[in-house]
Amino acid sequence: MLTNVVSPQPFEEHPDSQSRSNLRKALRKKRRSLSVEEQQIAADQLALNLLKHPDLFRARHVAVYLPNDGEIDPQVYVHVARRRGIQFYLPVLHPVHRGRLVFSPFTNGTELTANRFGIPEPPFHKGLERPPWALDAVLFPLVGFDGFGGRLGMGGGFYDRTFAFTRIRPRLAPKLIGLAHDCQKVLELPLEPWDIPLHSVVTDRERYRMKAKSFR
Ligand SMILES: Nc1nc2c(c(=O)[nH]1)N(C=O)[C@@H](CNc1ccc(C(=O)N[C@@H](CCC(=O)O)C(=O)O)cc1)CN2
Ligand SMILES: Nc1ncnc2c1ncn2[C@@H]1O[C@H](COP(=O)(O)OP(=O)(O)OP(=O)(O)O)[C@@H](O)[C@H]1O
Repeated sequence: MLTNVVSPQPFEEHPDSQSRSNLRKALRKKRRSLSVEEQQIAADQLALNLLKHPDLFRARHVAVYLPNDGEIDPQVYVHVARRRGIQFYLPVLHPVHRGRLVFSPFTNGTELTANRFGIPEPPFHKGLERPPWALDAVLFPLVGFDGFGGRLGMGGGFYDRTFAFTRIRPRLAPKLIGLAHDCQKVLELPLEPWDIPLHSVVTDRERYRMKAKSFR
């Protein structure tokens, strides 16, 4: 049973971009309203849930993000998982292909500078980045999600463009795992033609495995 107060219009065929952007605003506000203490507890719980995640048991190369705008913080998990041998990567705005991301190594010593959105990112060094298809798993920052793989991001389409190849080469696809506060779950998100569905979503409360839409 979903208890969310924020829900999109569930059965619209062609949702207008207004409803998407209103929903984005409401969900961003909700996650920003969490206190520092609530964020810390959420980060600890998230770490426990990620450490139990079967899709990450054998993963060696995993993309993550640094939290912004109230996003759930994956750094507690990163800290523990590094000791288990996982190598992490951070998204960097592609310097040439606007609207795409590259993934640069993220170690304890990585120097970070704020990108144009104010989010810290590693420098772009051609040759050092890991191609998206060579990642074992990608931890996506989510603004909202539903139980069918639907995802709402910050609205730039960065992740959708970067992982569009998974549509034509599904066997090359890393495990796509969304991270969010549990309160960011909505009943159903309108699916846009370019949306890349997630395999699972992990929150401070649950691990959700996505159901196929056709089985509803
Ligand atoms: N932590 C984190 N890192 C990430 C993302 C993310 O969602 N979260 N991204 C996921 O794509 C990429 C950056 N995409 C972003 C897209 C829009 C905004 C944003 O704040 N937009 C503002 C307007 C900012 C401006 O133009 O100055 C807004 O909508 O209010 C931020 C990041 C790469 N790194
Ligand atoms: N594969 C793609 N090629 C070209 N444009 C794309 C592609 N994927 C998404 N877009 C564009 O990106 C814009 C934003 O998409 P959307 O609102 O779904 O962003 P989002 O999923 O919230 O953001 P993000 O992927 O950065 O988390 C849309 O206008 C869409 O046209």
